[in-house]
Amino acid sequence: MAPRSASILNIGQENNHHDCRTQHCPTPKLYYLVGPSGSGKDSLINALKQQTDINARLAFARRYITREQGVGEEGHIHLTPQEFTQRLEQGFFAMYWQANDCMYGISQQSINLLQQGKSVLVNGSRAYLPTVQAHYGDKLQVIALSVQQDILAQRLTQRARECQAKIAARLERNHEFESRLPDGSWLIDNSGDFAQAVHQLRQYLFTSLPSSAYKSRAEEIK
Ligand SMILES: Nc1ncnc2c1ncn2[C@@H]1O[C@H](COP(=O)(O)OP(=O)(O)OP(=O)(O)O)[C@@H](O)[C@H]1O
Ligand SMILES: O=P(O)(O)OC[C@H]1O[C@H](OP(=O)(O)O)[C@H](O)[C@@H]1O
Repeated sequence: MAPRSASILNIGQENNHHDCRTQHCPTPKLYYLVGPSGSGKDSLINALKQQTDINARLAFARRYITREQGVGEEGHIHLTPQEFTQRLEQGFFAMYWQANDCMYGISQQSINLLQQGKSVLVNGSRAYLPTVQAHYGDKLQVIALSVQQDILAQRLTQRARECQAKIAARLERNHEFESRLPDGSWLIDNSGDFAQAVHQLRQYLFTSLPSSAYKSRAEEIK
């Protein structure tokens, strides 16, 4: 099947319509980017960081992961399992989850920016989404990437970050989360041209973020 071009739409548009392109969005948002492993979250985040006008209005929360840093990732902070547990016990993390044989955490410091009126983008987990919904309510904007399964398998294989068995486990995991997204989620199909997916996400963010910049360069909050 030929790859589809990137497309974007709101889940539940007809019942829960909120169009940031035409309405002022005064409150800071927690943009929670999810999607199957290999759907392009890191790639999109890296691309957005290059866009000065978006970057000036949006904080990118760094992830703490018990996996060593790999090429092409968005730049997480590696912790050993012991270090992760220690920080968890110290209350360092605002969000944390376990998946793919790793622990993932997002610091309190980055999420606290919301209280300072700043919008934050988190590379999240679909499994953890119900907890995020319960905590952040209408501050939350879910951005969900999808990619056709055969293309996803191809991309994971080409990326070669995991062995074939781990790739198979990731593809299997993806089935669990299909069709479990909340109304109002922004869906981006990244099966096709990457530049188009970046453009469409950019359009959404650009119109939904407050118009004033609060920083002048890439700022990742630890
Ligand atoms: N539209 C696209 N066309 C072709 N290749 C793409 C596209 N989007 C992403 N890729 C490639 O697919 C691979 C997976 O992308 P990426 O690592 O960004 O996904 P991810 O969602 O961050 O995965 P993970 O959750 O496993 O870290 C990368 O090699 C990336 O370069
Ligand atoms: O499958 P779900 O719960 O959506 O996500 C689980 C975790 O795995 C992926 O990270 P990575 O591929 O290890 O970097 C996601 O980004 C997320 O953090």
